[in-house]
Amino acid sequence: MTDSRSITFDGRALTIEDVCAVASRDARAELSRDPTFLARIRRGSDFLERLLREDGVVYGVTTGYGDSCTVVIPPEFVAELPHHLFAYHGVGLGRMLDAEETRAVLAARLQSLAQGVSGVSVELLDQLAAFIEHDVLPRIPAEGSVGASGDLTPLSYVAAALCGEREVLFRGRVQPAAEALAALGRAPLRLRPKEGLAIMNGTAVMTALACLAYERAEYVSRLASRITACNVLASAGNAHHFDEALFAVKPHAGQQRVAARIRADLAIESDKPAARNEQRLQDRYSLRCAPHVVGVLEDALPFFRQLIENELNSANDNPIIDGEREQVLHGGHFYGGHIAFAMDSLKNAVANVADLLDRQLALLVDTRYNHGLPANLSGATGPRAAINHGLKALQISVSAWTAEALKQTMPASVFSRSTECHNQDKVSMGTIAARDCLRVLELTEQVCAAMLVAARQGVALRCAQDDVVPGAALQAFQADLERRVAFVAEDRALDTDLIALLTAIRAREWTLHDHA
Ligand SMILES: N[C@@H](Cc1ccc(O)cc1)C(=O)O
Repeated sequence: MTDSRSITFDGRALTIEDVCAVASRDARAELSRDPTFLARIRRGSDFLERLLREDGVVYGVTTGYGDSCTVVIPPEFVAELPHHLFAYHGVGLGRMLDAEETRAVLAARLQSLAQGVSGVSVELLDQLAAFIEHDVLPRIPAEGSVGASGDLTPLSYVAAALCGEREVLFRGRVQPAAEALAALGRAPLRLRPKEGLAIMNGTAVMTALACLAYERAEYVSRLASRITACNVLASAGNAHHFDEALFAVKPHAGQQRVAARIRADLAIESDKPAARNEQRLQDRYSLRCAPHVVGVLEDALPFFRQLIENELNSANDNPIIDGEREQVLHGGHFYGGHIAFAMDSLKNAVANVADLLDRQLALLVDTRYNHGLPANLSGATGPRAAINHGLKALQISVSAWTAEALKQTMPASVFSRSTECHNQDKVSMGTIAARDCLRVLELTEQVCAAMLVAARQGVALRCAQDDVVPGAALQAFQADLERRVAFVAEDRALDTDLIALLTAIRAREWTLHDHA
């Protein structure tokens, strides 16, 4: 833990940043001990128990699951049923979620159950909270959820681990969940009648991944604005494409914000008329329309935040157990359509930013478009220039990463298909969309890392060549980049630099613009 921030799970709304802080262990998670909160949780599970004693029919409690809801479960088997739910859903494949993702999943599930309408016991919430507190991380395979009976299959690994089954990552070692629980002196959970469904029949995996994706996308948006400013400077572009008066007449707030960031970086003062570059009236679109491309992402983010946080702060399982009004409400709140849409759209907006940057780099390395900089931004001079190829391969790699990012933008949600004997005849595919989105972000961050190498090189070359003095923000940024990456005077492998920059991007090491 890097600070002592603590996030309380008491049914009140959490933010994306709260989930991300728990995921990165920058904050600890605490289950509220407030008596009103605990009483509310107990009312739900007490009501459910009373209902069972009085012989009520509750889906998934006294019936089989899904399409099998017409199967009546004899009372002597009711207690075993939830364990069957996670047992037969142990069919996940693909990569394992990483530690950060897994913590985010646990937090998202705890937050949903803490709404107090899932009919679970305080003991279950305690066990989940203990997993977060002690960093007991169920091994969760990423694939196998259609995202509309919730994330049944991946969440079965959470349910199983809480009960001391399957595997967890604990204290740096993959081990049986039972061993980790024993080490902590905690008993495995014995699920009560509705608790299997409560853990598994919800959207926690896609919502968790969406929170992580959102935070990364927000940073990419700021970084892309900064990189654009560097490229305008390096290619002696026309800084007045970002003029305040120009953007005042197109009132997309996010687009205006991006233009303002680029303007600030280029130290353009609105009251001063264009002083530079009248010889070239208009730059190519990848520079001139950068606010219009990054602005789409910037303008869409608040909407995505709303969708993601509403899902995060929702009861998203089935059935809903209203202990106050003593009602069982059968519905479909496990349907992750909002997250699916947010992630399908976010990956599109982010991939467009990768594409924009790829085009900027294509201009910057090309002597036909870079206004006097050396070919491939090579720093070699004299006869040795002949054998030096500078950033040629880096630019090719950016093309490859961009193409791969763009390829991932096919919406997942449109691939809904009827499954589970047509009970689930329309599904969200939100988890696939969220995984795609994370992959697009990974590739776009790689593009950004490469762009930083190019910016560092391009700005240095321009400043040396034309006696340009960057404004304060870019000067400081350039100085920082120069400390991280040596000038490419002779050809060399750049992979180590790229990895270091990628790590810095993921850690959001640069405070960019109006970012807190
Ligand atoms: N999500 C389904 C329940 C379900 C659970 C497990 C399954 O294997 C299938 C369906 C419902 O509430 O209707």
